[in-house]
Amino acid sequence: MTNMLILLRHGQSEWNEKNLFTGWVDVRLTERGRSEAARAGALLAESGVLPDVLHTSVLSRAIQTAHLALDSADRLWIPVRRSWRLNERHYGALQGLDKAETLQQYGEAQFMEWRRSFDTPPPALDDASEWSQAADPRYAGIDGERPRTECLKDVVERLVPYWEQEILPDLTGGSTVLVTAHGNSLRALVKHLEGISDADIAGLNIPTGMPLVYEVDDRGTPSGPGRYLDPEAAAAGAAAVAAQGR
Ligand SMILES: O=C(O)[C@H](O)COP(=O)(O)O
Repeated sequence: MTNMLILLRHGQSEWNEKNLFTGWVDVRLTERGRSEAARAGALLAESGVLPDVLHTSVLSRAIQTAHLALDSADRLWIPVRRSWRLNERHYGALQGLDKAETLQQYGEAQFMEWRRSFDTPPPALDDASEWSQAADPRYAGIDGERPRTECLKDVVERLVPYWEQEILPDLTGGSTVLVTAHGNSLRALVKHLEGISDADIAGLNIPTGMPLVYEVDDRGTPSGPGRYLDPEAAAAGAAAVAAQGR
């Protein structure tokens, strides 16, 4: 049996607009982000890919995106699961920094190593920083696992168990699953789904607000690469993400 999986990065956030490293900082959508999310839902409705269950991160921008998309698709009523395991990569001490200034200060090689290498995390964020989540009640139950920085490898390691234990059973149970998450948590999931190498994943950028659809078999293997419902807009959006900081 084939099962439908939809991956959706949140719409433009306030810090995407300001060009700041965000990670686990809980910023909201901009007006443009809200319309991207609503359009994503309209695309789902037009294509007849209607979610039966939603999995989101615990960050507001992904939750807002899901709500707006499901509203346009008239599916606000579906069951919802939320997990920190779908959160954006924790960007460590880069959280709150301007991407262009960081590029200028540290140079292209270091900037890209932090943004796109598979296994080099940025320096850890101090718990006393204003951008730390140390006192955030939503992470109270995961203290041993709450990161202070993460590379993409760390994200794969915390996300794949959630994929296997929580998302896959919904899919194989016959539900069309919508996952609303983030640029790097979705890069981690796409890497796992498509078997992309540690080196090649550096070249993959996920645009904001663009539904990416997979047909997945009962073992969780996709029938082919993901398909954007609006490929042209998705390519332009991915190019804009790749160019951030420049
Ligand atoms: O956390 C962030 O800053 C963005 O959501 C993703 O940023 P990146 O494309 O620079 O990794």
